[in-house]
Amino acid sequence: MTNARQIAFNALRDVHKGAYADVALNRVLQKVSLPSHDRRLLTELVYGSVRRQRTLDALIDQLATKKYHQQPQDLRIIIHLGLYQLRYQERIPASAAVNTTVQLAKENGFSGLTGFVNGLLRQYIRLGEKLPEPLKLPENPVERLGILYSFPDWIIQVWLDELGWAQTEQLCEWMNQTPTIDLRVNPLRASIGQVEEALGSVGILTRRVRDLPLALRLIGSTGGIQNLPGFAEGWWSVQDASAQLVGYVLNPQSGEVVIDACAAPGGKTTHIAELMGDEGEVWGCDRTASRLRKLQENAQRLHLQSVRICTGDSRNLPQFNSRGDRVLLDAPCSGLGTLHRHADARWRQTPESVQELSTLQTELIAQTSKFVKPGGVLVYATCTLHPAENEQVISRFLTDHPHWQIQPPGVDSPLVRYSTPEGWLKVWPHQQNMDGFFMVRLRKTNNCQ
Ligand SMILES: C[S@@+](CC[C@H](N)C(=O)[O-])C[C@H]1O[C@@H](n2cnc3c(N)ncnc32)[C@H](O)[C@@H]1O
Repeated sequence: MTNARQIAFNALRDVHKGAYADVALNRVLQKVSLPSHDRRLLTELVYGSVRRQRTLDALIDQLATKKYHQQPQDLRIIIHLGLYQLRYQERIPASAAVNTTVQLAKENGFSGLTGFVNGLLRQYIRLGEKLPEPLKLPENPVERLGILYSFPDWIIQVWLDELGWAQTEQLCEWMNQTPTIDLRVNPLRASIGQVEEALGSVGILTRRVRDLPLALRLIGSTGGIQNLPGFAEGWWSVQDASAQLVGYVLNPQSGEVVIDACAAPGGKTTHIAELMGDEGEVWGCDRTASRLRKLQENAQRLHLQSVRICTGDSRNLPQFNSRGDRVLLDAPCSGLGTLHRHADARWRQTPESVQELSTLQTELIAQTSKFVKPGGVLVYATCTLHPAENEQVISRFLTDHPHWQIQPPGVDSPLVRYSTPEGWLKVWPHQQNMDGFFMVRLRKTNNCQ
């Protein structure tokens, strides 16, 4: 079976049964060999339909007599695929989108409903010819943005509280685009110029990234990333630009002991070891052994000797108390800064899961701050844009731990661009064109144990 739309339908069925979108997609991709344009179409259809689910359901509610949740699940998925192509895939002719969707309905148990599918899609096309926006939007402004950009209302509300209407809309738009890929060059194995040249030799265009001397952004599609020149040799790792900033905020020095308390799969641990010239001790701790194996593989590929592994819950690793010159807590979080990378994440997180994470983050920072020697540094980072997991965790920590204070970036540091008056750093994706991130550097005073 080599029909990209049928394969997308199969993957989406798994997603609607609870599978992660990337896992479901990889599973179907492994079973077939598709030409690269079909692979791209399949990926776009799966991630796009999941990401735009709320908008597509609102269209079903508008165009069909039965609401989306009254439709059979498989039929809902088929209509999503058709509407997604009509609304978001300008390169696909409308007739092709309709005919292939009707065919999907016929071949997947809905031969009696092909007229309904055809009629619904054609009605959408007709509306689009008459109106600039065929989708009917509600009066309530939060719901309006939620339906137009396909986000749950609670996420819209969190961003509105911080950004206001115009920027929330820009952020929603940004989060609906296909993510870019950034590389971090390993200066112990190659120079940035060598990596640019090696990638250029196979037709991959790159551009450098402001403030990050070892970052390259890939332009256009690349195929399997692990097949690109320099990967096997350990010349570079995949790491988003904003995640690379974290290493510079920590600023580890050769010969130090650094503890990365939530380390797997090791993007930041390996960056720390590279920044230290691979001299010193870099501990990668994590409670998930399978993810730590990835860290080990990455460290080996990058030829790093200074990385050591510790499996366990970082809330209970007293052997590290007062051992770290620097500690990184890259905390588990709701990932609201990376929603463009995980199509289904916006539907998985809830206000309740954010509260649970906030509790875990508060416990983690209280315990891992004990790993820091007097006078040492702790960097707290997350890839979320929710104040309950960021500003509130830090404010509470500082109230309860009077021997700690925020160390903002110096005025001549490039990091100052991301700094707020409170001294923490916040990357807003629609402003900086990189993943959303929160980081803060905290220093423990010298006269405490
Ligand atoms: C944001 S990810 C870390 C990403 C990693 N720093 C990187 O750059 O590749 C958070 C990690 O925290 C780990 N984790 C969650 N709770 C933990 C705990 N109580 N103790 C240790 N690790 C934990 C998860 O297994 C996950 O790997």
